[in-house]
Amino acid sequence: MKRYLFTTPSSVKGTIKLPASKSISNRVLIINALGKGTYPPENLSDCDDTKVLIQAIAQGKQLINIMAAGTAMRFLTAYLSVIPGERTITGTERMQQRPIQILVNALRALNATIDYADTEGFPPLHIQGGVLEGKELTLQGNISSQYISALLMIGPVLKNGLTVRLSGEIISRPYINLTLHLMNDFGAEASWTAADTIYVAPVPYKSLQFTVESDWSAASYWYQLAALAPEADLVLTGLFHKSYQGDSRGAEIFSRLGVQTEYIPQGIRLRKSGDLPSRLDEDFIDIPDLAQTFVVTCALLNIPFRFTGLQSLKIKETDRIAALRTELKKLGYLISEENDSVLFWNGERCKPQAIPVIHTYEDHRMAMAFAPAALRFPSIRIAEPQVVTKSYPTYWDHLRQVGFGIRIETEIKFPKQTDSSASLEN
Ligand SMILES: O=C(O)C1=C[C@@H](OP(=O)(O)O)[C@@H](O)[C@H](O)C1
Ligand SMILES: C=C(OP(=O)(O)O)C(=O)O
Repeated sequence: MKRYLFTTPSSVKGTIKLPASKSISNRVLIINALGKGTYPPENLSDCDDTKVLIQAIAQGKQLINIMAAGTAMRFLTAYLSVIPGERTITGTERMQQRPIQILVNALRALNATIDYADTEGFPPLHIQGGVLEGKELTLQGNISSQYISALLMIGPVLKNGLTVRLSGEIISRPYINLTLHLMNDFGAEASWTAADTIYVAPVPYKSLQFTVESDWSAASYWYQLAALAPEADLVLTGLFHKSYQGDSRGAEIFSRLGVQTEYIPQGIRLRKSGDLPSRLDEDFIDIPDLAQTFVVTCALLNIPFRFTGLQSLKIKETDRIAALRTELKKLGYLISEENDSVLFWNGERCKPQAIPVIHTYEDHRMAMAFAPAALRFPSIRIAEPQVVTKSYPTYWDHLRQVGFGIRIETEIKFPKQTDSSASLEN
């Protein structure tokens, strides 16, 4: 097992060229492919989840391995249903445990031919693509918005357009709105017609020169570093105030945790204000990808919290609710869970481990949300740090850039907590 340990700077300063938004990259790729766009999108993310989608679309192979990319899996399932040809799409072991039945049922209701290759309700899928006509559909909005975005994006190529009615609570709504914004930018006509209903007209996509903005979810780890470091002055490039990305709301929440955002021509500048609240209560139903950032930040700042709207966390890269509780316990924080959808902490502590090894569970956000903890826990190790390539391949390089030293440690056989061989990487 590979793991990283760190030396940390007393002040986090520098200009960081964030990765491009993976959510925007993956939508623009699908829209462009459906619209037979003449301009290649610019500044696409170079993360794994975007690379696999680029390959899948460009290579048109019969067997597609989408690895761990949830959006790519869901978006391609809808896309391949309207592209002639027979294909099988699979992914990592975890991907084969992430549900897809709601999307498959909706596509089948549009007459798509999709079969489960292994377990009913889960990838891998056999898809026979063809011409679909489109009609009115009802599907659950409370499991993953990615099913809805996937369907919406094929709406413009369906002969009769598409009406999607959502039942139950609508989770991750900003991601649905991101899809609609981008579709409309590319010439489609798609909008909410009621609080629970979206209509997509059978109006084709147009080609558009498009540059992908930076990733607000990735920005959250820099806010976290600013919040935890004694001093900070960071410029994050390529972010805008009026972003389509729902995770831009992180800026406002961090302003309550003592990190202020200034919008400047090249992006944003983060500085510390020093004021901290006595507790933080927040609903994450719209911003699930920021949950790990705020859970770790609040615990380490000793700010009790109650975070609701976390019901989608169990079916992401790992069960993030369980992973957060297990790993924060190693640092001495006892986080509680309620109804699979709430995490709260009233300050309960236990003895921290002397050498906490944080497991990342093939989840990039576990690695990125726990690495800043090195500022408060110098002995912390992050296991399998390469997981960050899912969304932010240069994360570790960027930490080095602001003064973190990173050593690689390779665990030897039958280790005790202290048995390790360390080599200096930087
Ligand atoms: O559409 C998207 O780009 C995403 C939607 C969200 O998923 P859910 O809708 O499953 O919550 C989010 O967690 C994921 O990282 C990206
Ligand atoms: C949940 C995520 O990704 P996906 O669902 O696309 O695998 C994420 O990036 O946090």
